Amino acid sequence: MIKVGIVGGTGYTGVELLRLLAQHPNVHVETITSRSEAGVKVCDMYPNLRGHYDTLAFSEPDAKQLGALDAVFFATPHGVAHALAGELLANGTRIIDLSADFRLRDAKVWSEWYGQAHGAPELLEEAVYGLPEMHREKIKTARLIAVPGCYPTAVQLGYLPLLEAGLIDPQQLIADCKSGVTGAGRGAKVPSLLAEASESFKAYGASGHRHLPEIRQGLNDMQTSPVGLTFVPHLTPMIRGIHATLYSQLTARAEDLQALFEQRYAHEPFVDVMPAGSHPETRSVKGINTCRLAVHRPEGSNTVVVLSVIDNLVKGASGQAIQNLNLMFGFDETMGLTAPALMP
Ligand SMILES: NC(=O)C1=CN([C@@H]2O[C@H](COP(=O)(O)OP(=O)(O)OC[C@H]3O[C@@H](n4cnc5c(N)ncnc54)[C@H](OP(=O)(O)O)[C@@H]3O)[C@@H](O)[C@H]2O)C=CC1
Ligand SMILES: CC(=O)N[C@@H](CCC(=O)OP(=O)(O)O)C(=O)O
Repeated sequence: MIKVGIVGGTGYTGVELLRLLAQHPNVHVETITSRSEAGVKVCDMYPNLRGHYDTLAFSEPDAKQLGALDAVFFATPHGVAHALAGELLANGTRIIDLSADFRLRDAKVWSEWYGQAHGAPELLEEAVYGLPEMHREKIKTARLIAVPGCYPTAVQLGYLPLLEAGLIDPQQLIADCKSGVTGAGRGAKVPSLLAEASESFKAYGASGHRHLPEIRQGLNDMQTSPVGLTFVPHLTPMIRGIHATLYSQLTARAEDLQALFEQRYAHEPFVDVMPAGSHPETRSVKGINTCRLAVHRPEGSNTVVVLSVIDNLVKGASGQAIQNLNLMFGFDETMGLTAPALMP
């Protein structure tokens, strides 16, 4: 049994970590922090957790207390993990950061997109990008994991087989993505209000979203020439879920793309390649750590269309964080992550 802490436990990814870890046989949540709710029991704030965490209460973040744990998840806004990571690592505590603090390898690029100086550039070299389908071996021995963003997870898993096989033009990639409103976090914001977000649909960040450099970095790692990517996110009136429609142009002779995807992901516990002709739905991954993919070759064109769906709070954040923890501590990779999706 390992002891873990969660910094930033009142947000949606924090409570999702608690929900999933409640079923994990090898993990005990020792500490959960919130500055605004310190002293409040987690099950009083989140009644879905009653019967699972009846005594655990939020506490102020305390580096000394966190440094006594085996691992700490950061489910905090960008910049918070920068401040605490060095001290925790020095105490031997392993870190799984759900924010973007260590996702970009270049501190200068990070500052440009996140509008602040990078707070721990000295740790970037050892940080491992926590996409197991790409970096499983490095994750096993990592001390510091940067859990990929939600859109980047859906997009990278969809393009991975095609780019690795060198079948598409890396300069002509278009990722048209939709997210549910929990992607914007639990903090009160006007665009997340029911009257603003429901019965409406809009794009945002079309001329540059902070996930663009992260996705570009990941796709560049899959092959040798620099990618040209257009990424347009949209806010859609659902609570959870990401749907990515990924366009690319075939450069090689037509292959059996269905077989390519099935072979690439044959041994991946959390990637499900759907039968030919499928159109995966976001509700089919609600609450689970699976990315469901379908690959299409539309009639009469050279275009490949990949459809990729995840739950932004699970494979897009907290579930993927636990998948990383399982790999880091030598547990079965699927531990705590095997329940089927909710339906409907
Ligand atoms: N929502 C999603 O779908 C996804 C989110 N992420 C990322 O995960 C992280 C958390 O997201 P989400 O759960 O939505 O966030 P929220 O904004 O909903 O929650 C943030 C949490 O962090 C705590 N916090 C805020 N500031 C500080 C601080 N300075 N020091 C310590 N704790 C702090 C808050 O508690 P308090 O202020 O009381 O201390 C709160 O518990 C973000 O970086 C987000 O970008 C990643 C992928 C998907
Ligand atoms: C719908 C919505 O607002 N989504 C968020 C992205 C999700 C997120 O939390 O970003 P990270 O993965 O980088 O942590 C946004 O577009 O800013």
